[in-house]
Amino acid sequence: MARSALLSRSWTLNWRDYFALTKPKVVALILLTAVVGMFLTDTLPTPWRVLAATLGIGLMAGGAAAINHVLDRRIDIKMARTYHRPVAQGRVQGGPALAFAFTLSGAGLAILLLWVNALTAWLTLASLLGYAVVYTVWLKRATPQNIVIGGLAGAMPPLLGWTAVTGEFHGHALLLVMIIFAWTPPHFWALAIHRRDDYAKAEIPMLPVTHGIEFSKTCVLLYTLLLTLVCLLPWVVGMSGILYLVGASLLNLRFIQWAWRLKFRPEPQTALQCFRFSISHLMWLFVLILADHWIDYG
Ligand code: HEM
Ligand SMILES: CC(C)=CCC/C(C)=C/CC/C(C)=C/COP(=O)(O)OP(=O)(O)O
Repeated sequence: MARSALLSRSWTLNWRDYFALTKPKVVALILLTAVVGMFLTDTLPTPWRVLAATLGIGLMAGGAAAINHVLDRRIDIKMARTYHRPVAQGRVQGGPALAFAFTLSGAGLAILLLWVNALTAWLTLASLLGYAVVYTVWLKRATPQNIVIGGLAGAMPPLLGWTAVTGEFHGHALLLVMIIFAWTPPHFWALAIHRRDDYAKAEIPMLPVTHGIEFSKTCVLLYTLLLTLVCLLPWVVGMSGILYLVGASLLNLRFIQWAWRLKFRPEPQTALQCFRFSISHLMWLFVLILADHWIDYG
């Protein structure tokens, strides 16, 4: 009895560890942006296509995150924020973690190839390799522009959603990619400012380590201004209407306010609050662009 209780407890713990490898909250937001991409096209997707594409992209994004856990285990153990991670701690060994990652990624690729389309499958694989290999293995350790360049992989999901439904590229989908691309630097650098000493200890050349906190705060502020301009484009090209314009502008004003506060009136928690706001910002922005699209068609 005691042994079976112990076994079931260790399985529960292990299950949680494997789930954590997929960075579920990040993948959840990635999937939201992908699903919005699916519904912004002129074609109403079938429920089956939405399900298959979401599952395929989600499995591959989760697989990419698990590969990142394995490749970064020596960095993760040095940083307070990531110290507790399953592979860094040895609760999940590298081999099984990689097997898990390849199983998820392989299943995701197969689903996209079989039930969605080849364009989406290969673009998703390119995003996976962009994050798990190009960013994690090379850029992250090589240059303070790591997350700017690597951010392209994380910015792809709305395009993946779009191609999943239409099978082709469209300028509107590329605008959505540009929004996430411009959002990533303030999203990440706000956190990196808060965790600067962690990154310095792990010898990762993040911007606040290589160029200092003040310069990084200026970059956060400038990128929020750039993001504001990029967010206007869907309205400028007639893709979105007034609801989007007003809502996006309010969200961006709030983001600029956080970035301004971070630069000119910082308190100990301002960088972390700015980072947290970035996540709500992107989530509401995509909800808004979808709501605006539906109202337009209503
Ligand atoms: C290269 C691009 C990116 C970098 C370097 C980056 C970096 C980070 C880091 C370091 C964290 C903290 C994770 C933790 O505390 O465990 C984080 C959290 C988060 N990121 Fe990003 N991110 C990127 C792109 C994205 C994208 C594209 C999305 C979604 C569309 C996203 C959504 C999130 C969310 C939802 C969280 C909160 C996770 C949680 O609370 O557990 N990130 N990001
Ligand atoms: C297939 C597909 C759409 C792939 C998407 C790729 C993906 C999961 C992007 C998320 C980006 C992310 C969480 C970066 C964290 O940086 P980090 O790894 O340096 O952060 P850490 O220190 O928290 O590990």
